[in-house]
Amino acid sequence: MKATDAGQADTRNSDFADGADLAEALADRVAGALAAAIGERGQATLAVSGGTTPKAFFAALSRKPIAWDKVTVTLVDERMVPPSHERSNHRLASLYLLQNRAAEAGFVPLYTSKGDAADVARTASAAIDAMALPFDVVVLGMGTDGHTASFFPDGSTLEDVTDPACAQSVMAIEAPGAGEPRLTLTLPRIVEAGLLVLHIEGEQKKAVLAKALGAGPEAEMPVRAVLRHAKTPVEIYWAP
Ligand SMILES: O=C1O[C@H](COP(=O)(O)O)[C@@H](O)[C@H](O)[C@H]1O
Repeated sequence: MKATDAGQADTRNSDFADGADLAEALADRVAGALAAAIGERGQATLAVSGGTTPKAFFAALSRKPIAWDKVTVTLVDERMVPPSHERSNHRLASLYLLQNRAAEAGFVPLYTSKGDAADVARTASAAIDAMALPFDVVVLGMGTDGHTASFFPDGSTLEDVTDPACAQSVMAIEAPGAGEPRLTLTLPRIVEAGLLVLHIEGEQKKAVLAKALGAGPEAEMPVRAVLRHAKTPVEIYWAP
């Protein structure tokens, strides 16, 4: 689908009967891309989202037979909370993805405990910059408010984090809909990924995405920044 009226969002849509089918298909797609990267360069990088949607996908991916010891995993975004916190995306990845065969993978957290959010973001940015970039795979989610990663409407640093020329790989952001202060990969790190996936489930999110693919300001629905600036077609995985 090519949405030429709204900034050239180029997408490839895969719809599934249910979340279990989606999880297996997406795990196959991501594992294939990681294996290809390992074949080409001897290593692979993966950035994953948090929230409630990715659990089944994480579990399926964790069982895929690839050389996980050559894969480094990080997060698309994180809350300013320690990994023991129930809302930590690090915790989610540890419980559901870094298990089974994927327990061999390396992991680069965004949250560390020293300093304020801006300090932590600078530390995370340096850690991301030390990874083999661009990411081979980035898997995004999306909220019903049109946020993706931690690009929230009315976010304190939304203009900076969605700047295609943003110099930092990770920035701090606060927003009314975000709960805790957040850390997020910035737009350049996301849109340069070799494989860029948007994983959404439910009719409500389908309708939100349809709106986001139409004309309108990126600040109103920040997922538009990704859809409009992606360097490769955004692969949209959806199930009811
Ligand atoms: O806050 C977040 O929300 C989005 C969507 O989460 P979901 O619970 O609706 O699946 C997620 O992609 C992001 O990583 C997370 O921090």
